Amino acid sequence: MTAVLRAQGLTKMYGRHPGLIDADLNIPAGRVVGLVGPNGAGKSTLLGMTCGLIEPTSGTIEVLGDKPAANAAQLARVGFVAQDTPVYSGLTVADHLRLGAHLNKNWDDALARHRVQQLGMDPAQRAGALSGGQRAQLALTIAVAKRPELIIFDEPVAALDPLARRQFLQNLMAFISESGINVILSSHLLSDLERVCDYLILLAGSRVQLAGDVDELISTHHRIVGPEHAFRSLPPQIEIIGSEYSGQRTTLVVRRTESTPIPQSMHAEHLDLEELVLAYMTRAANASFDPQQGARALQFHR
Ligand SMILES: Nc1ncnc2c1ncn2[C@@H]1O[C@H](COP(=O)(O)OP(=O)(O)OP(=O)(O)O)[C@@H](O)[C@H]1O
Repeated sequence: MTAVLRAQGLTKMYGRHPGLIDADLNIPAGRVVGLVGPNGAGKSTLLGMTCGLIEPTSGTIEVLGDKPAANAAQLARVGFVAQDTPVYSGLTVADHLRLGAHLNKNWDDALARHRVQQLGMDPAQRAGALSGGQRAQLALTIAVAKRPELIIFDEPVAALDPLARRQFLQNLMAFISESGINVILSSHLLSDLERVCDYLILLAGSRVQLAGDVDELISTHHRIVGPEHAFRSLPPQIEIIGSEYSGQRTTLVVRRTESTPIPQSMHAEHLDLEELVLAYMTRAANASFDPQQGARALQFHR
């Protein structure tokens, strides 16, 4: 099956400033992908390259088996909802649907009208007078009515209150389960992503720190707690992602290959997605602050 996104050595430099460095990705079809990372990590840069708005400096990227925005057919296969869910404030809801129909060959007018009705939006209402939640729903409606194979959202829920956010995500999930569409969604709200996504990409410091199926990431990462000396004999297939000390106790966050069990003498527990992401973000932040210290912190136990 064609990968949704395949990248090799993908790099974007803004002058001398890195946007994304040397990203290797291979995302299988049928996933709802969560893209996370701190401010300035490179999320919008990666999404911009995925939909062809940003040209890579070097490396390769394929989306649904083709170069992003290679031609009109490829453009129609990908829907993009940029940050702050852009709509035209002077146009009515109905105008937006007419414009969508005019610009998109595969436009599904029945779907668009049904969604507007279901959401209780007045077609004669100007978009500028809609609430933030309604504007986000309108942008989602336009994106799905294009009938793309992949929809990309850059922080779609950032400006929404908790209730509007929940409604937006419920709505999105319902559409995904009906249509089986591929989705890439960036957000700072890890609890939202945990509910929605089954694949995770974590960027920090312009680099991919972690990418994979959420179930597999959860099953291969553990928190182990004990006295420091107990960890000196950890097998090398167990990678230390982070460490914390309090009194005589050491807490490690570790990743193991699927075939390497945690030694039975050690008590290990699983992390939730938020804890896992925070461990990698902390590691990246420590390493960028002082690479020498980052490396030392991870190796002192061995
Ligand atoms: N047009 C630009 N010119 C120069 N530097 C840029 C430009 N766009 C992004 N950058 C830089 O590239 C890096 C990655 O930015 P990007 O917007 O992709 O990060 P992000 O993860 O989306 O951040 P945020 O969560 O704040 O939206 C940042 O250091 C940013 O300052």
